[in-house]
Amino acid sequence: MTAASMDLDQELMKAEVESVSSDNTVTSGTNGNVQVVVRVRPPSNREKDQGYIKCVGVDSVSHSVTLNYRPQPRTFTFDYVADEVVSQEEIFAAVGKPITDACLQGYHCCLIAYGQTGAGKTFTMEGPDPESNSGNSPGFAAQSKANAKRHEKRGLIPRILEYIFQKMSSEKSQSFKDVEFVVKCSYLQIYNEQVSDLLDPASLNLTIHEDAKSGMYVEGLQEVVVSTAEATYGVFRRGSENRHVGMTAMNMESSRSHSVFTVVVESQRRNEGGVMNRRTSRFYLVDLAGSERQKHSESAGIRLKEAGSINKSLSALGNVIKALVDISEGKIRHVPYRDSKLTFLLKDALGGNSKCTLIANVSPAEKNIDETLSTLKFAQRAKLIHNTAVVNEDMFGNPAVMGEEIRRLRLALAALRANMGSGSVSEQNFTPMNQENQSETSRISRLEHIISQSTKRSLEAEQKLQRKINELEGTVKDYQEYIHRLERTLQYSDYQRADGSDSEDDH
Ligand SMILES: Nc1ncnc2c1ncn2[C@@H]1O[C@H](COP(=O)(O)OP(=O)(O)OP(=O)(O)O)[C@@H](O)[C@H]1O
Repeated sequence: MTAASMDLDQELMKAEVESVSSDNTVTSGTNGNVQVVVRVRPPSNREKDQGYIKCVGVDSVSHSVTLNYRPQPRTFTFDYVADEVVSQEEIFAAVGKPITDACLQGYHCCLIAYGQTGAGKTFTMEGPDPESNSGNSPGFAAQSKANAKRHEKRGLIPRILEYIFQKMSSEKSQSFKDVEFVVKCSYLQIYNEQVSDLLDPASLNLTIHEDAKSGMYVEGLQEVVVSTAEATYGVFRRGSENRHVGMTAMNMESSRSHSVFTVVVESQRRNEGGVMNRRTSRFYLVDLAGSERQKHSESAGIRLKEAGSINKSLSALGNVIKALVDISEGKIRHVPYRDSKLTFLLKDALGGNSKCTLIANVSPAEKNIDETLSTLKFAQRAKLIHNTAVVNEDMFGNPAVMGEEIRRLRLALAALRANMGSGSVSEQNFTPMNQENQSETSRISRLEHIISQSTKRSLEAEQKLQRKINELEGTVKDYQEYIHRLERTLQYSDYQRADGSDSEDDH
């Protein structure tokens, strides 16, 4: 092999590696839209027994899902798609990690599992069903082989909790950092349009309120202060045991309520200049009750009443999303948040001060094709919702220190802008094509392949650059907001000082 062809081989390999790594996470960063993920579960034994025909195809490169609908197949594109072989670990890395990072940065966050009953929402959020007799749950495994296997299958909630505490402990262990954390959690369910506290089953029919500063809250909901991931997961398991679970023909363990596990992370950091930052972020982890068709799930009696109330609140969710999409298209619309407890509680997450990721779970079986189409359409619409999340932060410190912090931030902002202008974030550093030895036919075809790869790379590099610019613009915006808040706090303390000295003069 010649040196030139070795270069080309390396070039090609680099292109392939880059195209994989640039595609695999759902950034909840500067893009304000709701991030939407679709996960297709493996066929169930019941589906296999009933003559399983696969009707969903996933293309992880183009992030698209194709439904073999007749007469015309339907293709939808999302922020991330996962087929039946994608592991819980991969889902966490692509979906859970970025949104948890945003929560740790001080943004309110919301992760919602949506989909037909039995489509895999609880599996995605929590993991496989806990073994009722043994009390084993997949979250924090014991030593046995069987438990290790279950541990591997633990879902997003236990992984997110592990990650939160891991990140906090690693920040605290950097001894030069003066930082304190407090973590609290609560757990509620909405069952037949009534909010109850899963950590205090006697607490029924609680009311949801809205506060101008802190957003939505549930009056009387118990909040537990926790200090380890294991303890937090223990609280979650305790609440899950109180959740309404019924049996329908579609799913042996069907969740009949919407559940919202909330983790609040409060942090207090003193920066080098002595300014104190206090951040509070709220992370909603939402496992919705499954939508269902009565014909398939054979609901009757109390199950039918539950199904009616589940479908009603999910259609209220659909209406809120529809109104928000209209607004994002410039129309003037009233958003009917108050039409259901679910939409009122999730008001901030949908169109407000929160980062939000929706995971749409679907079955791969043709038998469920209509529900899958309706889930994909719902998910497609949700992608258009635009949220405006800000870091929830207060600042304290003496005015001179804060003035110095503003000066430092202004300099950092100017440097950032200069950086963006100079294009120093560019990725366009690949070498031009070597077109030597074109006489050999195999060599030409190899070159053609490389050219096509390079074009692809160039496109990817451009997209990457654009993403980087978007990210930097987001950072600029964060800086501006931070400076603005500091200035307001400073003005307020100047005003208070002036006010204080005036009243002294009066006496
Ligand atoms: N990705 C997956 N891999 C393996 N098994 C899965 C997967 N997704 C779901 N399952 C299995 O499919 C069954 C139904 O899943 P799950 O209970 O999570 O559905 P659901 O959407 O929460 O249903 P419901 O709305 O009725 O509560 C469970 O037995 C679950 O373990």
